[in-house]
Amino acid sequence: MSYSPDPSNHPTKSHIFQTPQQRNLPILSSMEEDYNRLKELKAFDETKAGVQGLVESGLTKLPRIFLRPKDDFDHVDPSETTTIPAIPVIDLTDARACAVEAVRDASETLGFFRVTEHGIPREVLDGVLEGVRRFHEQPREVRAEHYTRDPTRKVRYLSNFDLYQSRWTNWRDTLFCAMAPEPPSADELPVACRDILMEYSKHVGRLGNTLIELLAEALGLDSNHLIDLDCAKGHILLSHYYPACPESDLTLGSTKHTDPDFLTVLLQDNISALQVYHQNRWVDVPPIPGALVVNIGDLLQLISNGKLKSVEHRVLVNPDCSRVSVACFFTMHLHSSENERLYGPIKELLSDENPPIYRATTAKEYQSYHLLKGLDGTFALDRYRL
Ligand SMILES: O=C(O)CCC(=O)C(=O)O
Ligand SMILES: [Fe+2]
Repeated sequence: MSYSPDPSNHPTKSHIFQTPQQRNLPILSSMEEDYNRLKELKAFDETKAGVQGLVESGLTKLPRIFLRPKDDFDHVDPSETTTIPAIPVIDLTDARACAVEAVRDASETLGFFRVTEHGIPREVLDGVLEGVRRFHEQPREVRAEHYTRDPTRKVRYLSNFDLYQSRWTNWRDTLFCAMAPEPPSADELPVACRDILMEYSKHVGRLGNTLIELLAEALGLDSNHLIDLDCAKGHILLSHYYPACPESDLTLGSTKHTDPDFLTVLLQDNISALQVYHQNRWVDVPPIPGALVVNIGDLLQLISNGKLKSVEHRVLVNPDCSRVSVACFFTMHLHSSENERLYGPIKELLSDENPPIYRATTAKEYQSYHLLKGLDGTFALDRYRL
């Protein structure tokens, strides 16, 4: 099925902040508007070819579903005098005490850091990025075989997990693979990247354990404490593809959000597009060849009783080139049988001066809520505040 957005729906760039009256468009009731949007979303979804499918069909203007509404633009005050911090780089072969301190500093403030000397060979990192690109750039009918929104499936290719909930659509397609603790069978994984995803999963799983141990020590706990809570037991690989975007200033690759997991390890190619929100500023996270980006997820913020910070981030798109990234979410698959464990603030971290600020939840409940809510710019963890 081909997708042809209604060109009359497409405002020119200078028009996006205008009302329908100013734009000379028929004034629709909100129900009619919603209906048209739903129709366009369905037509897009049914192509099973993602945003890349639109680009392949030669699209030069953004369909209306991708337009970022005016009220989504963040207030960033250019006159602010705070210096923009660089995202720290931590060498994991440094002395343990130095690494723990650096991890603590970064996790309590920016919520993001980068790691080098992490033990994953460069050929594996390059191989994953190539494999993921191969998947997203192969003939559309081959990748369409994997396209599904069935949340029980361990492997699924789709564009925008929250396509039907969000106010606007991100310029991004994703191959979702729940790899641990129960990996999918080899034939569920797409041929284009099967072997390399399985190999990367083993390496990144080990790195996740190391990082979770460092974070436990950073919290002043025994190094096994978070491992024993199964924080690094499960992981999901989200292999993203951000096609080159003809009108890159009218949309985003990802709306600002925090991650609904314990921890994320992100492999990005050489295009700088990821930004972290810090003190009313967007801070770039430029790629360093061979390094990985690490960020604290909502569930670690919850169990550390707010000490470790899950910080908002977003992804820009590029007019000239596509970008590939692979986010490894340390958490259980929503439909894993091991997803019922209750997580609340860790008792050893609490005191009279530091009472619990969050109520306990299961990873399953938290992820279901995140899935339902979608990337709407609000902080899911606020719902769990006491
Ligand atoms: O692609 C990126 O740089 C970030 C992806 C991300 O934030 C996510 O998967 O949650
Ligand atoms: Fe994220």
